[in-house]
Amino acid sequence: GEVDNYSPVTQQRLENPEPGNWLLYRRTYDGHGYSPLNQINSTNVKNLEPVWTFATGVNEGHEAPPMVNNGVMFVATPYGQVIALNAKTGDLIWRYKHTLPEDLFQLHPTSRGVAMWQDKLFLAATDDHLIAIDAKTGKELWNTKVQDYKKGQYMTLEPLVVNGKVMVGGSGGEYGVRGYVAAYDADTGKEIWRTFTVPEPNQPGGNTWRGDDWKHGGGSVWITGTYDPKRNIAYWGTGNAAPWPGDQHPGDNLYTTSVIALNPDNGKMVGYHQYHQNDSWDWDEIDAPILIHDMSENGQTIDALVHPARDGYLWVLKQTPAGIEFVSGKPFVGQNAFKGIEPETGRPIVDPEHKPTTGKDVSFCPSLWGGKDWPSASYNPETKLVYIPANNNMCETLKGEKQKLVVGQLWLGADADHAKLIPGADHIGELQAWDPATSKQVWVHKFPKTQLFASTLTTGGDLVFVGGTNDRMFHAFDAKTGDLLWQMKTNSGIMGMPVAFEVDGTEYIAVQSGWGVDAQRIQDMLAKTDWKLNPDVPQGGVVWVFAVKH
Ligand SMILES: O=C(O)c1cc(C(=O)O)c2c(n1)C(=O)C(=O)c1cc(C(=O)O)[nH]c1-2
Ligand SMILES: [Ca+2]
Repeated sequence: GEVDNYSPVTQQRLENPEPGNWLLYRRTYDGHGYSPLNQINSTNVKNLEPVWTFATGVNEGHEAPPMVNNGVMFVATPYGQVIALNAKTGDLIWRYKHTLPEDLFQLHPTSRGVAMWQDKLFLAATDDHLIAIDAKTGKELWNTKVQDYKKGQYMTLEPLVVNGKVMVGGSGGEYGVRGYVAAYDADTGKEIWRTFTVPEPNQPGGNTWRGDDWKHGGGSVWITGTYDPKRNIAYWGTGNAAPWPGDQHPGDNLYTTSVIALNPDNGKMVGYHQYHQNDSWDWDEIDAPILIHDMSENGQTIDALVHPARDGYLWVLKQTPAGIEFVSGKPFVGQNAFKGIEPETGRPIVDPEHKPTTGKDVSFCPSLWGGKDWPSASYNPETKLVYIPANNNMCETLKGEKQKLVVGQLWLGADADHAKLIPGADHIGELQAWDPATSKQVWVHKFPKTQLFASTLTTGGDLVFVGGTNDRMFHAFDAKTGDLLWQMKTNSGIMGMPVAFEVDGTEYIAVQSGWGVDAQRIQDMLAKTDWKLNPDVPQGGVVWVFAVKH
């Protein structure tokens, strides 16, 4: 089929999206994951019911937000598939399938969504091709090879579009790639610029690497950046240093495990902050900071960058004319790798007892999945709280070992991971609400015997939505109190990003249910603990759309 009367996505619409639409990864450039819609609210959410469902036909981790543009929904699934649906009825309009090469091994078989610009969609596929699709017909318009998948390069993120430039980053931190962000012309697919996250020896930051380590130092980029139109700055988070144990790549290793500020016109770096140096824990800090423009710090209004990190700290930074400055950092889960942080710079003071190294077993908390992995937190400008999908009580033992780098093969520099529960732990997953202005936790909901591995949505109806648990539930919480107001079991576990949208005056909530990737890897680990969980969380993707019955 074909979309009638498609509404082109302009820069003006991306900067000021209509309340009823979801045009960007986190709906707005500031990364809030917030919808102002309030028809579904804390009073009536108990009456939330499924309106329609749609089976995607594939397994593995369905992590993408259903994107919605004036009644048309676009869903990306694992294995290079994009589906266009009538957002009100669930009727299929068209289906696009990218053919993946047969010899492609997918360490993270997922897609975090399609980006939109004018009448095109953009898919960053796991074989490292960036593909433009006609939003009306589902026809492929151009297809650009970004990197060579045979070299361990792949893409999983939703691209970020600013003024007709389609920005992507590459995965491969576990293959010893050199990370980058690159921009493509939305019309032609031609590359405009590419900025590596790891500098060459003669570039700024190059002296934080030993010898040739920078050539395979990691710092991959695999979650959509945020963007500040006022400053014309895109903020990107960067991944782990490679291989995992820090003694195998001595130095601070800029700009791994950092936020970098790029000018989207030319890719020039205009600022950065490294959350932790010489990463040794696989603590990718790829989740881009949430931008809060009216936060108060000691009586002054600051442009805050808030990042609940994989290293287990809630970092608050600020944008100044000079670049990015540290404001505060506070652990939100049990964390034993940092003894504290330097108050001026925010530099963690690392405890060598809990820093993986070559040749010996080293334990550390949180586990390598971190206090919060890639699933995004959200920020509600009404409650002024940040909602963090956290994992607590889970630690790790790693033993570093020298491994020869073979291009295109896994290169961890360590034996397989052995995550463990803290003795006596009754839960891991925690939905936490934090006031970023005071760095205080306001409420926490603990989920017994499960991880929490999915992004949050918060709405003007005073609600927080999240899946992420191994019991297949989709949950709604009171954004102010943390009370669980509604939940429903779906077909599979939910790793998907929930969204809110409106068609013909009715508000809907949509999410993909489809378990896989690292939510499943944690489940396999939990099955071997005293909890003796069933490792088999059913797979198979389904798009769910809910509304309140009137
Ligand atoms: O270093 C990297 O390039 C890279 C990429 C990805 C990815 O692209 O999904 C993940 C990770 N690392 C990673 O460390 C990780 O825990 C992880 C979990 C998931 C997932 O989809 O659940 N992807 C990734
Ligand atoms: Ca990684």
